[in-house]
Amino acid sequence: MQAHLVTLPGDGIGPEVTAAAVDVLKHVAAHHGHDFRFSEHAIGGAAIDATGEPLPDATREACLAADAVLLGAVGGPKWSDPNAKVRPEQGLLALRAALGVFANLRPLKVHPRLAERSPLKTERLKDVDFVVVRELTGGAYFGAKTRDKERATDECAYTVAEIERVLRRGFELASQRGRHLTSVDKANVLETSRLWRHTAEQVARDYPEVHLEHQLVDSMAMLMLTQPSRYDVIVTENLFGDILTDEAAALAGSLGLLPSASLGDHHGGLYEPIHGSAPDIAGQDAANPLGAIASAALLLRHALGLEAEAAVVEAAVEHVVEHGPWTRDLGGTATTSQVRDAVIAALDLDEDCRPAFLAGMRACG
Ligand SMILES: NC(=O)C1=CN([C@@H]2O[C@H](COP(=O)(O)OP(=O)(O)OC[C@H]3O[C@@H](n4cnc5c(N)ncnc54)[C@H](O)[C@@H]3O)[C@@H](O)[C@H]2O)C=CC1
Ligand SMILES: CC(C)CC(=O)C(=O)O
Ligand SMILES: [Mg+2]
Repeated sequence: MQAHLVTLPGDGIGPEVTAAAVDVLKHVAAHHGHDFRFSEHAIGGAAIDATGEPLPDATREACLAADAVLLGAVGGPKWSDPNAKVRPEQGLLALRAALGVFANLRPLKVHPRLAERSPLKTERLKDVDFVVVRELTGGAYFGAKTRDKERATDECAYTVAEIERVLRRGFELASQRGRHLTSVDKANVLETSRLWRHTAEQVARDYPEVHLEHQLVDSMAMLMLTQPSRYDVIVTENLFGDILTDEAAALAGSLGLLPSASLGDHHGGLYEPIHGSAPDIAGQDAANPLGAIASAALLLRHALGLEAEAAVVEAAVEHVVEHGPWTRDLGGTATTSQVRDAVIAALDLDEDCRPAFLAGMRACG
């Protein structure tokens, strides 16, 4: 298969983890007879430094024309002055809007080796296997903003159409998985959440096989840690999904492990680890690349339809989680490059040599 993939390394550890994921994709392409063409473009702080814009036109156009986009992360202290006119994060938000990727899938499974080490002993973490579907192009991140010396506002607005399309993604996923959908809102306080809840009830009529439950976001923040194996598909708005998934990363063992796929109706999608640019460890070859590599696996599956290749990459990631080497965030001493090399070595192992962990994994989108 031929594919044109745009890479957006971004800032901080973004270039380090993206390079590792690209090396894995090149290895997959070479071994499976695919012709992947990569082109790298600037976004975020790096793009501000180079052009003054966080999403230069050339980057937007290249992403729109690509079969899929692989992103590292944007942002950092250099560009975080509260009075700055342009910010790296604006570039990422504008890209998500331009690509129309309204559904951000963030799958989470807890590897037994990491469950053993977890301080969260309240439940059998090894049974945890859920996907958060986060609305990605609406809500407070995209509403009108104002600020003067005394007052600031961020409008949070949702239309029924925006809510419905992301809920449908959630219901469809739930009907392929455990047939349980948790819609998270703050309907006791927010009008947007009341509209969200009403819309969920309407959409649920088309998916009678899926059990719908509603959960308020504040109690959900607690339940996700105390009863995580109850959940199958969780659908929520942009801000709540951003916060809940970083919290969920504590279940998995590190923020550096979690991948994401941002999908819409008209583009192959945007693939990125859920973490940020981690300025505290940038430039040290210390970042965990597994979330970025697992995002590349989601790209193979969702953008290119290469299910077997995606499964091989996911199995290689699981092999490395099982046997090491581990980066510092998991309690190890390995570098980013050593973990990348271990994943590439595991790609070539016989299936029999890989852990059985993935065999029982439910579809993740
Ligand atoms: N998608 C994106 O581009 C995102 C960008 N950001 C930006 O990143 C910058 C830093 O934000 P933070 O709040 O510090 O969040 P962060 O996710 O960058 O880091 C939080 C903590 O997790 C650690 N961490 C994150 N990824 C890791 C990895 N792959 N391996 C090992 N450790 C890892 C970091 O070292 C840090 O201690 C900010 O400018 C923020 O706006 C934050 C989240 C998402
Ligand atoms: C615009 C991003 C920095 C928001 C974020 O934290 C994320 O998408 O995970
Ligand atoms: Mg986030």
